[in-house]
Amino acid sequence: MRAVLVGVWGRDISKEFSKESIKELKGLVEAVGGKTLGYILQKRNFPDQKYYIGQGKAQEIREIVRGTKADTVVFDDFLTPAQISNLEKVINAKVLDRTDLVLEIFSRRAKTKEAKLQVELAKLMHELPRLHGKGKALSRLGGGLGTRGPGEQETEVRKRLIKKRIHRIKKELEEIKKRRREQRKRRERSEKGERIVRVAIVGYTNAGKSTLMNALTKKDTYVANMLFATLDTKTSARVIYPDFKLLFTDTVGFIRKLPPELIESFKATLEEVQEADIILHVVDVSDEGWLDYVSTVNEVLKELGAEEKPIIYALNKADKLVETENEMNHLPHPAFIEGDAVLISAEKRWGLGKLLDKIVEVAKREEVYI
Ligand SMILES: Nc1nc2c(ncn2[C@@H]2O[C@H](COP(=O)(O)OP(=O)(O)OP(=O)(O)O)[C@@H](O)[C@H]2O)c(=O)[nH]1
Ligand SMILES: [Mg+2]
Repeated sequence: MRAVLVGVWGRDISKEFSKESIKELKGLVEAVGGKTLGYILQKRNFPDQKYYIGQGKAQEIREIVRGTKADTVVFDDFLTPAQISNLEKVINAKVLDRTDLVLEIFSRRAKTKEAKLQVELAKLMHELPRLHGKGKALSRLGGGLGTRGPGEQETEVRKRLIKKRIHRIKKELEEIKKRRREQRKRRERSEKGERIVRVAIVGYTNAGKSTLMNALTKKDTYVANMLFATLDTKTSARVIYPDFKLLFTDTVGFIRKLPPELIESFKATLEEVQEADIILHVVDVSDEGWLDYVSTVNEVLKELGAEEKPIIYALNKADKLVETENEMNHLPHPAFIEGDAVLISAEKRWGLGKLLDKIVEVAKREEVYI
């Protein structure tokens, strides 16, 4: 994929924010093995119904596509099926939106049966409202583009098949969920005599959640410098004090403008977040946009109904800001973070003792243990 990216700013979105978002979109393009040739930002207070951007701008993009030999134009937002199809006509290249990319990444990364089912469900939910007689919505990244859409009758058949499949997947997921719940109960019951604190590690994608999980529990969860390396939640344990046991869970990363279908699908996986006693929110403080990431993650936590739980911020990758652990310890507490926060470097294993102390302190203070 040779892509040109398009973003919009104006009204509620600052130019800086929009640029940050485009930078991330570039990461998403790379995650599906594509290359970004350049990007275009347009100032617009409201999206155009027909083209999302202005029609003049769309024609300009067509020239850029021709000049750079791009084959794809990626919009940094959700587009309607009509907008996509109108844009493709004007621009004369494949048009994708953020949802298409994220769904594609998820479907490539899903490893376990559950994750695979969840991604399939999200894809089908995404596809269903987009099926029209003349639609060409199927596997938009799969090369089948430009082919003529199915007829009215085929569409109806396809719709019925999708609904049936959705029903089936939901049932299967429900069974997996039930089994997991029972396993969890058994696991927790066997920990008699100790107070257990369930800690869910959450955060923006690539923040270092799995690295921290490994550092804390000496397990080896997959770590990689790419978006959405982890798609399955895994629990691991570590004993801290004789009468305290911390159970850590690694989770799938969050991202801004997460397709709603995915939130829906991954809610089940994120059930561990809903059941956690403490949320450990990992933040990459070496990234300029980290405060925006924090609010994005907190919004998703709200979606999951977990915003009332005690949150501890693990301000990670401090090794990119200072040279030594000692220097890190002399950094001021970031005033804009209200509440419990600890500076760490998961990779260098700095500050992990303090972080564990903090978890126990919060658990005692909030009396959140079983
Ligand atoms: N310099 C530095 N790099 C880190 C640190 N922690 C993690 N990383 C790097 O950040 C990248 C992402 O780490 P992961 O642990 O996979 O991040 P994650 O939050 O689990 O990411 P997803 O599963 O993709 O959401 C990897 O390249 C890590 O090596 C740290 O403390 N310092
Ligand atoms: Mg991970």
